[in-house]
Amino acid sequence: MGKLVLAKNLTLGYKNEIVIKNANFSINSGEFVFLTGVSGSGKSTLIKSMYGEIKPAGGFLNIGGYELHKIRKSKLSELRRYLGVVFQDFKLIPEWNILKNVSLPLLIAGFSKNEAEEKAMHMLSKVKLSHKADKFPLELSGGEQQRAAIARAIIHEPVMILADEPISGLDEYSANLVMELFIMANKLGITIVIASHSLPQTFNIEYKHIHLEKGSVYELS
Ligand SMILES: Nc1ncnc2c1ncn2[C@@H]1O[C@H](COP(=O)(O)OP(=O)(O)OP(=O)(O)O)[C@@H](O)[C@H]1O
Repeated sequence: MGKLVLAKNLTLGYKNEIVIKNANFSINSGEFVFLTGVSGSGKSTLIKSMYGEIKPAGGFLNIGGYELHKIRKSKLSELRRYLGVVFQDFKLIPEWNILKNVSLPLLIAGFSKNEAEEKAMHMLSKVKLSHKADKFPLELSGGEQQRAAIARAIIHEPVMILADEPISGLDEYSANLVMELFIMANKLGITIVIASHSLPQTFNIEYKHIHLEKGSVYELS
């Protein structure tokens, strides 16, 4: 397995605060990764740096050949097409129905509206939301919105999915569905990175554990 993510002496932070200092870690292509740490340890910050929302304050971050410490905007949009991102607050477009929201990555990739919507309907059936296709995000429960957000992140079969606390706050039914989807995506060869306060209690597939504590990043397994 080749390295998909390589961080060397990576330092991340905001104007007045360094959150992660001199981190060294790597993620292989096809790996399933849990990124753990207490609230405020920098999980979201690290995820944000991996899709280029924040630029490293120091060090080196390479994702699939893209050097995020010095990437240009045009290259960043190219990289983002290879990524699927699941945000803590879903980030579904409120004015669009669920079908259109889930179709979006395919429309960006150049599929026709009909093709994109056909595939989106298929994806919605996998997350048990076919009956909500014409509803708007705010007409769905939190768990349903999260399932739609995950359908959107997976639909274009990205190289890697970055998910920030994708199951916190979900009921058992939605949480199980979401984890099954990530496992299904991983079996297709998609690298999965899930930020979470803790490791799941039961999880039957092999995974890498990266832990964040007091500004340091530890590769535990
Ligand atoms: N936009 C921002 N501007 C300034 N500081 C920020 C910003 N976002 C996060 N921080 C700070 O960075 C630190 C790490 O926050 P981050 O959200 O990455 O942690 P987290 O591990 O994801 O926490 P949680 O589990 O609560 O989501 C915190 O101290 C936070 O105050």
